[in-house]
Amino acid sequence: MDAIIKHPALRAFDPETKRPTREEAEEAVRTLIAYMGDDPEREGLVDTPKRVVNAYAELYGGYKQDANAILERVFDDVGGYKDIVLVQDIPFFSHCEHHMVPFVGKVHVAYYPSGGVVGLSKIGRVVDVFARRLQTQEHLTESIAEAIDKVLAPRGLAVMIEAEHMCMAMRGIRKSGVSTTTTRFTGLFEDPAEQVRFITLVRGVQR
Ligand SMILES: Nc1nc2c(ncn2[C@@H]2O[C@H](COP(=O)(O)OP(=O)(O)OP(=O)(O)O)[C@@H](O)[C@H]2O)c(=O)[nH]1
Ligand SMILES: [Zn+2]
Repeated sequence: MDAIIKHPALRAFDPETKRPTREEAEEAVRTLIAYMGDDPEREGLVDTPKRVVNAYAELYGGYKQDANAILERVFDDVGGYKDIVLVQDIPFFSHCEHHMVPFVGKVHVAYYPSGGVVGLSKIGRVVDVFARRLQTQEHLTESIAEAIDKVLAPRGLAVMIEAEHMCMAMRGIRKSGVSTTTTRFTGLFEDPAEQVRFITLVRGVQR
């Protein structure tokens, strides 16, 4: 089994010693199926615990990934380019930590390089590292911003997430089509005029 990278939010929890076995995880799925009122031994469900645990390995694969390692390759020769780099409409799928139900949407990231730039695909990879964990949209926004800020130290960074939470659409309040927006601005983007520029670029192309 791959090692789990300890998430700062886990604090006292040691993911390796506290981690149940795969058999225990499959048994937990069988328990939930029975709790819901279905028969975990019937033909259609007998392999479901195995599939669910496999799916979880993918959906929560971010616990085994390190954002710093993804971002460490910086390209310094950008021909003196110093203006905004905007990577927008990065799709993501995450699960809220309250209900373990999906929230889905798009991330927009912009930065003013201080020197080098990162490969464009790496921004999308960093989004997935954090999206594939349990957390809130606010925490996801902060985690993405913190990782990019730390490695790239840009003159300014903007992270914006627009998402729909299935825990509000499929259950509870049952309001679908509700969009939640979160933002994190650092450095040059603390200037409201820069925030307007960022949002104009994002919205201008989108709508
Ligand atoms: N701030 C924030 N809230 C979230 C996020 N995802 C889900 N929630 C909210 O978390 C709250 C949990 O509220 P609780 O009262 O503890 O749980 P609940 O009884 O299931 O709440 P309802 O969803 O209102 O039925 C709900 O209001 C959700 O809409 C998120 O990413 N950020
Ligand atoms: Zn939720």
